[in-house]
Amino acid sequence: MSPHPTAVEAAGLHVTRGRTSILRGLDFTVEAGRITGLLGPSGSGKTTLMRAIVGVQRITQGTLSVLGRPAGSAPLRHDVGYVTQGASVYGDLSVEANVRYFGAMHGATPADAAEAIAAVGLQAFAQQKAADLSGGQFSRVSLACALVAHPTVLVLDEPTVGLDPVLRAELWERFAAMARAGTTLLISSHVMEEASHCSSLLLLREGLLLAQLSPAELAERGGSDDLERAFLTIIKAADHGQEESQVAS
Ligand SMILES: Nc1ncnc2c1ncn2[C@@H]1O[C@H](COP(=O)(O)OP(=O)(O)OP(=O)(O)O)[C@@H](O)[C@H]1O
Repeated sequence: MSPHPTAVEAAGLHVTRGRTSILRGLDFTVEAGRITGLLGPSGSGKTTLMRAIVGVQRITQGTLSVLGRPAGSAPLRHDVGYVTQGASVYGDLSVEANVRYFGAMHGATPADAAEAIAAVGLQAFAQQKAADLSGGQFSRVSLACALVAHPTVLVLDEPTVGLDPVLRAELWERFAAMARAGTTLLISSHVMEEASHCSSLLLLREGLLLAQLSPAELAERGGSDDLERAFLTIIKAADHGQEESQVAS
């Protein structure tokens, strides 16, 4: 059993960027050793929430803890991995050199680097300069750089964007295997069919948590097995509710 049944816990979490309130009082928990999906329309605050969890976004109010410590605290540095949309990979270095470089910061061995490269299916490209890879291959280098550190909590911002369906399926299999081995994964996605791979879903809308539920509960609440349709139904119902409360006030 995992020593941390709850990997991430937010209570009354507010984040303001500039003068804008981006996250407006979130309460949720992320279970350890599971895949949690972070879903919401563009601009709803998914990236901001992920940044707060990995500790690069200041919290305005409330609490946010990761593995029982305040998000961003020093002891978490080796425990939390983050793969951003803008890959932080050196284009002039080979795939292997990139992954070894990131690995070295976390005490990983060359064998760990080889394993991470294999995990993202880039063995054949290990000696190739990252700049010479295709877009999908390049983004997988970034993922390998996160995997090589064997993080306890792995936060992935749309990791499957630009990947073909075969690779996408392979990556989800890999994520599921990691979760079975105890890693906690928090994954944002725009592709609703991917939500079915998650144990739990956080639905964000305009900086508020609309719901935390399982894919089966999403289908039930949204009245459709098509998760995209179910999600849209819930979003529309929330919009409608907001309009009604504005009329009432
Ligand atoms: N540095 C910033 N200063 C002020 N507002 C910002 C800043 N960065 C982002 N925002 C705003 O915060 C809101 C949430 O942005 P965020 O990137 O978290 O959304 P998202 O759900 O990840 O969107 P997407 O799916 O398009 O990536 C948006 O309205 C965005 O314009």
